[in-house]
Amino acid sequence: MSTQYSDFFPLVDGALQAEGVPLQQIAETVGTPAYIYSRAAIESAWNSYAKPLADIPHLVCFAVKSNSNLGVLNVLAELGAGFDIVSVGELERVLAAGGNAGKVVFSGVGKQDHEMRRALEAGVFCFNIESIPELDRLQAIAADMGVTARISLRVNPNVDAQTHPYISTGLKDNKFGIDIERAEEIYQRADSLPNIEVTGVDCHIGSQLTSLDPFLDALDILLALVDKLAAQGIVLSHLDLGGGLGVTYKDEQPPETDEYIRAVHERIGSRNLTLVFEPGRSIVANAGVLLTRVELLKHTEHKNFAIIDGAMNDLIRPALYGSWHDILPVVPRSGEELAYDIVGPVCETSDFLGKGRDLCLKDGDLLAVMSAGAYGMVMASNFNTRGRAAEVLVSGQTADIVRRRETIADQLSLESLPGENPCF
Ligand SMILES: Cc1ncc(COP(=O)(O)O)c(C=O)c1O
Ligand SMILES: N[C@@H](CCCC[NH3+])C(=O)O
Repeated sequence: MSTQYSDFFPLVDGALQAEGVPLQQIAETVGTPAYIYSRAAIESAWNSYAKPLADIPHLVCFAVKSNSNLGVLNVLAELGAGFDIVSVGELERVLAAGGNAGKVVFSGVGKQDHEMRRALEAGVFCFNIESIPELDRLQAIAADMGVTARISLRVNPNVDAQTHPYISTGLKDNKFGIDIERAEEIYQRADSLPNIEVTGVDCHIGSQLTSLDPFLDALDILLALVDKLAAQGIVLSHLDLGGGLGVTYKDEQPPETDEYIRAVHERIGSRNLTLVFEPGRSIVANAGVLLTRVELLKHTEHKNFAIIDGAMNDLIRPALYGSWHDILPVVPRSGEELAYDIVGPVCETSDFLGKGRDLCLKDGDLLAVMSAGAYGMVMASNFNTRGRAAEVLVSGQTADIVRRRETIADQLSLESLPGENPCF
C-alpha cells in the first residue's frame, strides 16, 4: 500500500475509499467533481488540539474560512469547537450548524457596521480588532446598542512566517493587525472606552507554517506586551496565537500539534492566560479530497494531458500559489505510466491541478485530488459558468450529501435581463 493513502482514505481491495465507503460508489450516485470529507479525519485532527490542551484553559476556534460547509461545521460544533469568523455570513453558518456564539472570535480587517451589530447581538466571545477606526466604530455601535464589546487587539509582530508570500500575514508591509510599536498606546485608548472591555491579545502571522520558530518568536513578542500592559493595570485574560500550523501536502514536515502546544504552554509559564488557537488547514486539509473523472486523454508531440471534469474553479490553489496536491487514481491500473498534466476544461493556461504526474490512465478513470479539505470548496467560483461541486461527508460506512451540486438554473436564478428588475 502506498504511503500516500491514509487511515481515512485507504486503498481497500484495489480501490480508494473514504473511511468505509468506496469513492467509486459516491461518484456513481453524486457525480463528479465532488468534495468528499472524512468525519473521522476531522475528529482526529480536532483531538490533536483538544487532547494536549485538556488540562490547560483554552479555546480552539476552527477557522471557518478554510472550510465553511455546514456539515463540516456541525461535526466540529458537536466536538465542542469554537469558531474563528471573518464575516457575518460565517457567523450565520456557525449558528446554522449548531455552533455556540459564545465561543466565536470575530477576526478580519474590514468588519462592517451591520456585521458588528449582528455579532454583538449573538454574543461572540470577542472581536479581534485590527485598527483604531475599527475600535472606534465598535465602541460607537456597542454604545448605541447599550452593550459592552469584548476585544483583543490583533498585533502585527513583524515576524517572517517563512511561508508563501500570499499567505504571510505578520510582516510590517501586510495589511493585517496593529503595528507592535503602537500596541500599548492603542490598548490604553481601548481601555478608556466605556463600551469596550479589553480581554486579550491576538496575532496570526501566516498560514502553512512548517517550523515552530516563527510562532515562538511572535509569542515572545506578545508575552512581552502582556507583561508591560499588566504593569500598567491592563490585565489580559486570553492570548490568541491565530492559526497557521502547516500540513503535509507532499514532503513538508510541520511540527506535530502537541509539540507546538507544549512549546507554547511552556513559554506562557505561570501567567494566567486562556490559550486561544484558530486552526483551519491543520484541522481539515487532509480530511478532504476532490473526486474528479478523466474526461479524455490528449497526447500531443510534447505533452500528455489528462483533461478532467474538475478545474481551477473547483480548486484554485495550484493556479494561485503553485500548490502541490497528490493526485491518486481511485482504482490504480497496472501498465505503462506516462507523465500527465492534469488539467480542467476552463479557458486558462493556469487551469491545472497537477503537472507531470506519472500515472497509468484511461478515459473515464476517477482521480482523487488529495489534501483538498482546506481552502478548496470555499474558494470555488462559477468561472466559465461552471456549477460548483457537490460536497459529501463520510462517517464510517455512511455518506451524506452536505451540499448538492449547483445547477445552471441556480446560477441563472440570480440574474435578470435589462428592464426586468429596475433599480429605482
Ligand atoms: C485571522 C486568521 N485566523 C486563522 C486562520 C487560519 O489559518 P490556517 O488555516 O493556516 O490554520 C487564518 C488564515 O490564514 C486567519 O487569517
Ligand atoms: N487560501 C490560502 C490560505 C489563506 C489563509 C487565509 N488567512 C491557501 O489556500 O493556502
